[in-house]
Amino acid sequence: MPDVFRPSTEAAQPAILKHAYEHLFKWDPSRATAQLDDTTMQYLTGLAIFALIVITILYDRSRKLRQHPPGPRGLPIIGNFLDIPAKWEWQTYRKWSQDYDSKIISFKVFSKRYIVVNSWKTARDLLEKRASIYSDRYDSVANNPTSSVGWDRNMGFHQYGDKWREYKRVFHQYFHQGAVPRYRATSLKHLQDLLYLLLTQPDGFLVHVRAFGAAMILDVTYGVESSWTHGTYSQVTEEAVHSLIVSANAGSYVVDYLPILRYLPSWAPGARFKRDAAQWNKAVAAMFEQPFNYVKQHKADGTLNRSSITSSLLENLDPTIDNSKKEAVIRGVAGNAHIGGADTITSALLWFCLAMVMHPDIQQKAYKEIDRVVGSHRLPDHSDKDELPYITAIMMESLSHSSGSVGIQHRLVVDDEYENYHIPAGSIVIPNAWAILHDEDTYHRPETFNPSRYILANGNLNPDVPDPMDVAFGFGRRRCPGRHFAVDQIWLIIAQVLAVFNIEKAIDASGNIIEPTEEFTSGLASTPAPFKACFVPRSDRARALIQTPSILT
Ligand code: HEM
Repeated sequence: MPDVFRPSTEAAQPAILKHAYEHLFKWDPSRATAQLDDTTMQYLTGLAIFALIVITILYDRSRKLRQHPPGPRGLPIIGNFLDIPAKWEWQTYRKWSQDYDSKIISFKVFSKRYIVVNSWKTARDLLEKRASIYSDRYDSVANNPTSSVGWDRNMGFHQYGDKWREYKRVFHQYFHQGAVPRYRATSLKHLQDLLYLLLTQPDGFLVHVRAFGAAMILDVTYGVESSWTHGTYSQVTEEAVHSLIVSANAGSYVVDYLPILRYLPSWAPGARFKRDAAQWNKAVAAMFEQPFNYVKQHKADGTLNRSSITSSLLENLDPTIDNSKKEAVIRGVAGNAHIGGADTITSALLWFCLAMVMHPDIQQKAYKEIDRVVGSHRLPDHSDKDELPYITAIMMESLSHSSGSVGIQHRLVVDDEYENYHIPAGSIVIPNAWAILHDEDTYHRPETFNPSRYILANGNLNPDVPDPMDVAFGFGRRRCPGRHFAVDQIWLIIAQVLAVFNIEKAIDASGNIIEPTEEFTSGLASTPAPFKACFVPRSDRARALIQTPSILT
């Protein structure tokens, strides 16, 4: 006991201290010096050690709290601007996650903080359990009205607020799970066209699959004919989609990181986004307006002969009042369904085709299941779904492989803490769907296309294997509202194509097998690089099931 803790004399101490000493040191004033007994010493030592531990933990926590999730060190001012790859960024994000041994990583570009979520658990913890603060969208060239590309019409980019809620409500009316069977007759008709084209013009299968995706969604949304997928409107759509891919991709333009550049005149260096926007704006507007005006005009003339989501929404309007605001919502919702559905469904189907080309053994298993359940006298339909789990597993794996993209980014609206890290308000949160679906802790050899991973020994779907659809369609309140429709379509196409075709590698003029490259594109929906395939009818019976199309109308 150092002397400094020991009272010198009784008289020298104020009364209150004397009282404390009596308790702490069991000081007996009758004795000349205070003595501590051994037990008290032990207590004090224990207390000191405990206090030290608490202080260390609190200090460490507060230090961590001031820290963002780990990530690559950036340069002054520009931060990690030079580190972000222009393409396939999801692979770089996963590598950083491995390098920093953390499923949540972060980096900064100029003043913007990016958080990348590379695990299922973190995505759920943040984007679902804390959805009320993680459901906003960031302002990009695509959706900012000052850059005027025109994608602010797309609810996928709307801020989390009343406008988004109104779009979502209307969308839900037409695409909730119970509504989806309404569209099956339309998709069966287009599927009949697709099967016929694959039989008669197999070389053009990439074009046919794309046209099918677009024709089916255009029919459901506007009731327009398949001819809209060729010619002028398809060019308009192509240009609009291109503008979306470029302008919505964070990193395409410096203005995404330095919003002040928005105020530059369009001729100035650094204002390329304005010049590009001026060029794209017309295509984006036409994509939303042309089919909408077509329906509106024909409805007014009394010449509308096909019903659709747009016609049904227009019917609910009161013709005696100004409907311009409501029409803007209808135009937006219909355009969203078109843009949301066409490329994504096509991408999953192309992954399916590529996987079948590469894995004849998977096709054999699928044939066995279809032949056992459906037979060869008819095509499978949705009523067979419960009995065709292997087909469902092929669909799940196709969706998993098409989720290369990092989806649409979420934005955090208030400061948050996660696992002792600080995530500042305004952070852009990137759910890395590809990393989550290629996590070896979740799936064995995730890069291999293997539908059997979802199947139990008794042939049923294994409920214990995480369903990739829980990731492929995004998270929380911004989760894809078209997912039920998408799944309904993709499943049916896979089932019917496999019921009638053997999908094989193509042969060149010299008789050599053409090996697909297995490369894929980068973008909002990742698609295999163009490849060749042969669609060979499985049998004469299968050929007979492919009817002459309803018209290719
Ligand atoms: C294979 C097909 C599809 C895939 C993989 C897919 C995937 C996604 C993803 C990842 C998101 C972002 C979710 C998030 O922010 O967390 C999304 C949003 C959206 N999708 Fe899909 N989608 C598909 C089909 C469709 C279809 C068929 C439609 C329309 C009928 C559609 C309409 C939308 C809309 C409107 C949004 C924006 C939702 C919002 O921001 O609130 N999608 N989709």
